[in-house]
Amino acid sequence: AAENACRITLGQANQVRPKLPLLKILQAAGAQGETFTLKEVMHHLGQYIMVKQLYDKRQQHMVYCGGDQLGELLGLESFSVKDPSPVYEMLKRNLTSAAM
Ligand SMILES: C[C@@H](c1ccc(Cl)cc1)n1cnc(-c2ccccc2)c1-c1c(C(=O)NCCN2CCN(C3CCCCC3)CC2)[nH]c2cc(Cl)ccc12
Repeated sequence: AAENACRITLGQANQVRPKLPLLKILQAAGAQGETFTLKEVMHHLGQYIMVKQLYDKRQQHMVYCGGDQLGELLGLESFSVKDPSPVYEMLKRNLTSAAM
């Protein structure tokens, strides 16, 4: 019925489509498909940092991404997970809405 159609539409509304360089990073972390929710993008990026051991073992909030594709996308050598703003800036540049 109409409310189901509405729910399906809303379900699709919050999907985003990563541009190719970001999609490759998400896929390296095990992501399947080409559209994700923002929460899924963040989860896969976290997994990527873990799998590639980009975080400092002693100061675990520090991510050293210089020399990695992630650093290329962020335009940074390192960042702290305590300041997400550079990551959100990068996502603005590398995500398009999948709803269109
Ligand atoms: C709050 C959240 C966050 C999420 C987004 C942002 Cl822009 C900042 C911060 N967060 C807090 N620490 C981390 C983190 C730290 C080191 C290594 C990996 C992840 C994360 C990140 C997650 C995540 O999905 N986090 C789930 C729980 N994390 C706790 C930390 N855990 C590890 C910490 C290092 C030692 C092993 C456990 C992994 C699961 N996704 C991210 C993606 C990026 Cl681009 C950057 C950081 C994260």
